[in-house]
Amino acid sequence: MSLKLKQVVIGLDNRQLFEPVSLTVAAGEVFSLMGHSGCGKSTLLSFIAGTLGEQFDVSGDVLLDNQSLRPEPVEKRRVGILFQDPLLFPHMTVVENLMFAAPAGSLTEKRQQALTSLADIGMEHYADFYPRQLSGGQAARVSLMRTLAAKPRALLLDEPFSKLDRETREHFRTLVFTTVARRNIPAILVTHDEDDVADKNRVLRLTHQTIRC
Ligand SMILES: Nc1ncnc2c1ncn2[C@@H]1O[C@H](COP(=O)(O)OP(=O)(O)OP(=O)(O)O)[C@@H](O)[C@H]1O
Repeated sequence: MSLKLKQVVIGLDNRQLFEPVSLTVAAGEVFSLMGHSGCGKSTLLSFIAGTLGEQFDVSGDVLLDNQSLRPEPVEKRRVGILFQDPLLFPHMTVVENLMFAAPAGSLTEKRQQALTSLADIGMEHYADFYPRQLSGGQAARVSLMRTLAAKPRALLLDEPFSKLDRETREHFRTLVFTTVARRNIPAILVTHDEDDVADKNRVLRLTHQTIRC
């Protein structure tokens, strides 16, 4: 399973955000996307996920396993996203959050899968905690597991490490990178920090494009 962008151009208010982007991310790889604020990194991830607003003009294509995602609605793309802030429902316990994200199975199966994934991250004793009772690093780990519970075919990481302190950040980064490799799915990481880059040879620096479309 590889993720490909082919000559992607995104325009807003008659201005092109960045130079055309073409890249291929292999299964199990974390490809990094950098560039200064406002150059369109999050917008590019929204395009891949299928959540881009109608105010943007787009050309080019995004392919997963050589099939275009553009005709597919968000829910059919099965592209997972992690943001700076963990996305957990505050009124649900940790285990309920994970069960809610699972696409299929009986309640017993979903609960068992959720507990197994909590054990994978050393958090089996936190199943009945609420998100507000977790530390930042714990919430980040549960959020990763929640995203993975939906069995995504690709993962988009929009600065998921930026709000964590240094030690937690390194720990969580390692967890994300090993998880992507183990699940063998392609991942794109948006970051402002060179330390987050998984492979220094696999980075694209988006450059501002001031040309009028
Ligand atoms: N929903 C929106 N409606 C209109 N304009 C938007 C919207 N989202 C983003 N933009 C604009 O699109 C451009 C790219 O924004 P984007 O958030 O993708 O940049 P970024 O590179 O991710 O920035 P940062 O590093 O600060 O997160 C900016 O000019 C921004 O103002």
